[in-house]
Amino acid sequence: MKMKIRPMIEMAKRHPAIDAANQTQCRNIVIYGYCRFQDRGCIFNHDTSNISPSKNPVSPSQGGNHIGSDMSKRKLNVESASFTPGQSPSFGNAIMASPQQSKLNPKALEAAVFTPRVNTLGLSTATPPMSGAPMPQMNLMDPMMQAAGCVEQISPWWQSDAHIITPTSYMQPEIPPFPNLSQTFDGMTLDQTQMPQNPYEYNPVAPQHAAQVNPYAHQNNPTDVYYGQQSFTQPLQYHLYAPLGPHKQNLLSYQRTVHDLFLKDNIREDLQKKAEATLQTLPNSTLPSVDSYHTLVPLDLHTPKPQGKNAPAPPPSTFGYTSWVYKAINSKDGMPYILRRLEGFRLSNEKAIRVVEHWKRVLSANVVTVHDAFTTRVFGDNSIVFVFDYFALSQTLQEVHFGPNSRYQNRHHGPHQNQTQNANTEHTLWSYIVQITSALKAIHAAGLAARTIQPNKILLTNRNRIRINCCSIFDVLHFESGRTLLELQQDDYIAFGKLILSIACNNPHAINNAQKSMDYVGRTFSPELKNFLLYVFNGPASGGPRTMDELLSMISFQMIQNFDSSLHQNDVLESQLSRELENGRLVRLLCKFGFINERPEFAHDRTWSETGDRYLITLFRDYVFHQVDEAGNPVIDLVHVLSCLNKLDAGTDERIMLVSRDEQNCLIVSFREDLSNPAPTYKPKRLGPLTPSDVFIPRHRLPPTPQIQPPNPPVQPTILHAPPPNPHVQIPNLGIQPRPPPSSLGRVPGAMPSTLQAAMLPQQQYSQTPCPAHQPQQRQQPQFFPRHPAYTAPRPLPHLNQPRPYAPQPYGLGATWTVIRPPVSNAPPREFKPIPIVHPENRRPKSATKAQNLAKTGTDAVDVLSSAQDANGPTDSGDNSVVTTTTTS
Ligand SMILES: Nc1ncnc2c1ncn2[C@@H]1O[C@H](COP(=O)(O)OP(=O)(O)OP(=O)(O)O)[C@@H](O)[C@H]1O
Repeated sequence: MKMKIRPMIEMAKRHPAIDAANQTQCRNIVIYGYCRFQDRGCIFNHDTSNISPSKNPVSPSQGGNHIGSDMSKRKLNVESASFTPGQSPSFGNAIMASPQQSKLNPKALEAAVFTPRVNTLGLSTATPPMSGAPMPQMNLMDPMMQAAGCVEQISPWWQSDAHIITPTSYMQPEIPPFPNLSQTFDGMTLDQTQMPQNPYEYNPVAPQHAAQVNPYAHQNNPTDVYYGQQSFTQPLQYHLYAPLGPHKQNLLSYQRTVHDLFLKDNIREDLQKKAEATLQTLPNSTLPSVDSYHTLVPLDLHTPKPQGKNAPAPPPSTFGYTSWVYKAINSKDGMPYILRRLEGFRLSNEKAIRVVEHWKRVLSANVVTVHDAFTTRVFGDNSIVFVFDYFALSQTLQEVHFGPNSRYQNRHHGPHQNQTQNANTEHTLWSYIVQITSALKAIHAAGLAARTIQPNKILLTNRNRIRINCCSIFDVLHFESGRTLLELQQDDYIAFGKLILSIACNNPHAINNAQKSMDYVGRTFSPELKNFLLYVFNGPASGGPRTMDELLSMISFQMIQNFDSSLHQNDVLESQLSRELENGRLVRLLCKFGFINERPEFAHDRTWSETGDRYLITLFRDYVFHQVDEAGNPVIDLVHVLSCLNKLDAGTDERIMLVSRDEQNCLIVSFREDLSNPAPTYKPKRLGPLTPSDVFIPRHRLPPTPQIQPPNPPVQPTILHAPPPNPHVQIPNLGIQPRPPPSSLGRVPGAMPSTLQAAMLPQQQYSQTPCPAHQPQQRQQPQFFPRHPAYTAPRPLPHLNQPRPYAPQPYGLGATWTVIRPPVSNAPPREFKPIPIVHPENRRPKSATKAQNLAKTGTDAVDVLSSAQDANGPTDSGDNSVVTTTTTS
């Protein structure tokens, strides 16, 4: 503002027409009755004595005596007349009626009356339903205003202190801006992002207007499919599964199969086989390492190769030399590659091998990329080795279509053969044609020729997915053959036709009787296929060489169909991929469970026992995996497991109830606050970031003196002793599976007692008084359920019998891990009663009667010890597991 006023004053001093301007009535006086720039450099006349009250746009009811110096400073107030656009005196009309009009610029008199358009939001410019001064519309783009000098030198009121002219009685609330609402003024478009709305045009209090507000109006980009999402963003629920298509159609809407949650078995099996083949090694191999490639495994085992010096010479391969194909691992990047060795080749021209550099630039999904070529003597002869990409378990088209195990072998030739087989064959043929055409286009565009379009040099790496193999080899071998590129490329077309003809006729020698084979193709397949073959064999009817553009236009329809199939395949694979989306996270969680649960050696450790946070994880494990139904049978609900694990990983606010194994304590815990924090000494916040190194650190990474101080005292979960259930209380459904009453439960881990329903009420409704069920006289004797006949007790782990409280144990491949214990604080330990976990085979009942009962029921040692405690009273805390283990040993 100051930047604009100062030049105005300076201009006024030196402007020759300053006197004339002093005679001109300031329009702010005319319009508003005052000018807030009067004392700040406005050069126009601010004398209000010559303005008739009746001509003043302010309500006549206010009287002319209000329009004096007093009123000129007065803001609009509640007594002002309401503003109605249709009837209110517009700015132009006011000027026309003013006796000062002769002092105004003539252009101002001709200015059009500005009537704002009704904007696209439906926010009309109608008078707001409030009392206030009439608010004339002011067009700052009006040339009249500009000529009067008000616009250029004085910032518009809405860009400076908008509140100055706000009626005192009208507390203007925060008005959201409505950007990008353009209005056209005399051919000019105003972007209202720079020009906020006139607050008098719209009453934000009016409900009908509020309903018309478009929150997405500021995002008018039609190409932005995510428009408006910023306004209503919700926190992402990472524990929820979103089903991605394609979906099965034959299931009811609520039905899901387990396979819907995971990768398809055939894809998994295929990938696993390929991984296995990639990692395959040859035991007792005598093959040397070549350059940086080691662990060579020969792949061309079908072709007999000479063994020994006196063996007969093998039939020459495609390249005229005895060829060997090895899978090898490159020590530089650890990736598998194919080494194709041509035995007995002597390189005569160094330039020949540099052709491979040109082939490295050919990027096509249908060409096996060549990486390198070099000569070597490590095999005891002069050999040249070409390095290609390795595609595990790929087969050549020769093996697929003409090999002894080919599934095409049983197809009969002739007009009476299966129509379905013909259709499938033609579909396959067009897929090959499109892919080879795509490869040839890339190769020819690079100024090269494939020269290896033949069944034994085209790899099938997936279903109907082919790649031209061994490119560049002929270019090196026949570097100085003297043939032109055009000839070689034309040969590619003919080889292409031969390949398709032989596969169509299911005969590798079909080309030997070309006419008969073409007749067969004409009878069996579509005319388009025959036309394609005629083109690649004979060239265009007009003569001249075959061109890729003509070929592409000829097969364009089939290309579109193949492209569509490819997109469908992409969708399927993406859908399959999404099913594995959560698995990595869930496996990580399960690993953490494995690290924490069932560690009897930590039974005396406060942080690992019943009073430690890790105890929650043990109970949560029971909650997730050891659910039981009313009859005490295990509930195997995979959705429940996945849902719980996802909620834990996402750290949701949801609360669940965990029940101790002796059913004496109920713990209401939240995924975020309690369960996600099993080791507060190390990670005060959540389980999520907990890594194995939080619990175990490899020995070689151990600091010399681990001094880990807990940042905060461990937060213990609130243990609530639930009062007896109130039958009049409505039980909210928290999504927890209903549990059987304790009378039918017995000592099933994770089972929920009868106090569950009451405990599911909000936390503050409970007193922290001891649970009535906790009283010894009310404790029930456990009931045992017989084991399933198929249950076989696991064998004891050997280390459980050894006194190794914190001895290092080997984990993984030879790594030595050591447990890092948190420092023990000086505070007196809280009283706790660890649950003895003793393996069934290690237990030793204290009486023969119990041993007999044990033999009958087959319950585990936990049950036995608990029953012993029930009968004999609580044993010395902390000794249970040790005593039992020692007795066994
Ligand atoms: N890049 C590759 N990735 C994976 N496997 C390959 C690759 N190249 C070839 N193979 C495999 O190697 C085996 C032999 O291929 P090769 O090209 O030598 O066939 P061939 O009939 O022996 O040819 P040649 O007459 O030249 O010896 C085939 O089973 C093929 O699947």
